[in-house]
This record gives sequence, structure tokens and C-alpha cells, in this order.
Amino acid sequence: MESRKSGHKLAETIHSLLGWKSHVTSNWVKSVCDIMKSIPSEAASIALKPTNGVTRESTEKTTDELRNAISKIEDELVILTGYINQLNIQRRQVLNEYLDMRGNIRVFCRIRPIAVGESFGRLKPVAALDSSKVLLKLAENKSKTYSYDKVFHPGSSQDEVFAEVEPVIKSALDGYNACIFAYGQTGTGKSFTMEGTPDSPGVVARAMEAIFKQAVDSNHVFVFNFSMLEIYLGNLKDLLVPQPTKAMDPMPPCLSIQTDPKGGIEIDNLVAIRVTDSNQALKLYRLGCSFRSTASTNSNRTSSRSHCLIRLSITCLNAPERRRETNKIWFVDLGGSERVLKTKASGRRLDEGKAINLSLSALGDVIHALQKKNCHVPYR
Ligand SMILES: Nc1ncnc2c1ncn2[C@@H]1O[C@H](COP(=O)(O)OP(=O)(O)OP(=O)(O)O)[C@@H](O)[C@H]1O
Repeated sequence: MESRKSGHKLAETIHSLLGWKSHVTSNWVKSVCDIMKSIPSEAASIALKPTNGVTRESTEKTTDELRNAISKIEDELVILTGYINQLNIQRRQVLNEYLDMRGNIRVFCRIRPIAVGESFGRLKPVAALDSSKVLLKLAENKSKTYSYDKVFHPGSSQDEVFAEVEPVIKSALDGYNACIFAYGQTGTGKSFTMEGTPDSPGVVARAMEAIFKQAVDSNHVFVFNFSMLEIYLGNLKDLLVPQPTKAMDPMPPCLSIQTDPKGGIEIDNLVAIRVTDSNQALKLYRLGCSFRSTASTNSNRTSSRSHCLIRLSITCLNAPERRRETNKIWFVDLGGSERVLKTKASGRRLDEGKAINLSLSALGDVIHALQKKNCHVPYR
């Protein structure tokens, strides 16, 4: 009797949910399927154990009704699954139109709060004019205005920043390659934005959580591989491989950047570790961060002395609606450009500063060429 009741209740729930289609997720469908799997066994046990006062005929009738209810629910589920797939296709189309409209390269400016005791001399700190313009006051009463896709003022939270980045992360699950990087002068808040703090996680941690959550909510099975490396003094270093600490320790294999015939980039010997949830990815991320080259400079107590790159490779088989079978999303926390005169760096710190400035200037040339759609992009 209980099974019959729950079968009918389920059918009613599904009918009521039809008016609430936006809440129907594949997870919901899965949980309904799980409930249904348990119903036939209960039905069978009723059929085998007629109790006192219950005739075989009435038990058979109950079982038939139950079977009918189940088959109705199964039909409803087929319709709902089709409907979810349709919604997913529409969501993907809208997201891609939105990203296309906003441009393939989007630039945000985040102004960090002024630190205690920070002085600007005769200059004034930059100020957000509105949500897309920044005013830079120069000496002799001159000023310059810069426009961005979005400007975050000093009080903007990590949440607000992530909300702007999230659509790109969603498109990565649809098979699009994506890259999010933080660029700017030393001490301006790149690592704070990408890495954040334990109390206030940055873009990378939030992105990992969002990607895995969305993967669970989708109808597909994904395979994720996590990698992390840094470019220090022009050399690539795998941040997930222990580095030699003694003369006798074996050297890790050399990493080298290769271009495949389709123009894709691969890094030979880069370790890629399979991860199945955001906790595993974040553990590796924290491990990699602990191996990063940082040092105290005049401009930043914990200055990144390298460019840090995190790669999540996403593979999904049997999903023809995805852009490609395997795609990658990169998160990059670049080293900060610095004025050697201001940092007063010397020795190794000076070499690091020079290497960072040189590579940032090369990156600037690449982005300029991409934006101008030049036929030659100076990648090398
Ligand atoms: N939005 C913010 N809110 C609060 N504190 C911030 C913010 N942005 C940066 N900071 C603080 O400012 C300091 C410098 O930031 P951060 O280390 O992120 O700079 P960076 O651009 O990565 O520098 P570098 O290029 O030298 O590595 C840090 O102490 C950081 O906690």
C-alpha cells in the first residue's frame, strides 16, 4: 500500500514540477530514477506475501496499478530528460551569444584598497569614474581616462569579481578553450584576485568549485586533469613535481612548449593529474602554490617572481553538442611589471624583474596583434 501511495505521490510531484521546469535538473531526474528502481522490489514483495484479509485478486490489482503508475512515470521521465537536453542546448546558445557579444577578449580593471601607510608622493591614486572607466591623475594637473569592459572599485568583493568571470568558466564545460589571467604592476593585487586568502578565496578556487558543481549537474561524464607550472627566469618548472634539494636528487624531466599541427599548444612532460572533484583539484593547487617562487621586494612583501599557470583539461566523450572532445581552461597569475628604479632590486631580484618585464612586453605584443587581427602574431 505504501508503495502505491508513494508511486502516486511521485506522479503528482512530477505533474506539479512540470510547471516548475526550470528547477528540473538532471540530478533531480537521477534521484527520481533511484526511487523508481526501489519500487518494483517492494511491489514484488507485496505480490508474494498476501496478508490476512487481502485476497490474491486485490493484490494483483494493486500490483497492476502500481505497474501502470511506474510506466507513466517512466514516460514522463523520458519527456523531462528530453526537455532538460533541449534547455541545455538553449542555455549553451545563449551563453555563447552573450560571450560573443561581449567580445572574445575582455579586460577588467580591479583597483585594490590603499594599504595602511602607503604613500603616493605627489601623485593621486587611480579612481573608478564609473563601472567602465578609470581616471589616472598625472602631474601638472593632467589626467588620463582609460576604458575597460568592467571596473571593480576598491570595495569590490571576490564574489563580485568571480560573478563576471563565471560565464567563461561555464563555456569551458561546453568545450570552449578559455584563459583567465591577472596582469598588472607589482603589488596591485593579482595574486589576491587569482589565489585569494583562506578566508576570501580567489578566482581559481571559486572556478574549480563552479566547474565540478556544473559537471555534476550536467547529463555528461567528464574527465578532468589538473596541471600547474611556473615560468621563472624564462624557464618552465612543473609545480606538481618535487624539485631536487640535494646534489644527488634526480632532475625532473625538462618541460618544453610544442605546437601541434592544428596550432594547439602542448607542454611536453608536464604532469597532468586526474581529479574527480574540486577538493582534489584544490589540494593540488595549494601544493603547487607552496612551490611557487615568491620573495619580498620593496613593492610587495610576497611578490611573485614568476608567472604561474594552472591548467584544467576537460574531456567529455559522446557529447557531440560540445565544441570539442577535450578542451582546456587556463588560469594565469602573471608576475608583476616593475620599475627597477622604484624597487631598487639588485642581483637575483633584478634578474627576475628583468625576465618578468621582458616576457610581459612580449605578451603585450601578442595581445595587440590578436586584437588588431594581424596575420602574424609574435608568439615566439
Ligand atoms: N582587493 C584587495 N583587497 C584587500 N587586499 C588586497 C587586495 N588586492 C591586494 N591586496 C593586498 O595587497 C598586497 C599585494 O597584493 P598581491 O600580492 O596580490 O599583488 P601582486 O599583484 O600579485 O604582486 P606581485 O606582482 O609582486 O606578485 C597583498 O598584501 C594583498 O593581500
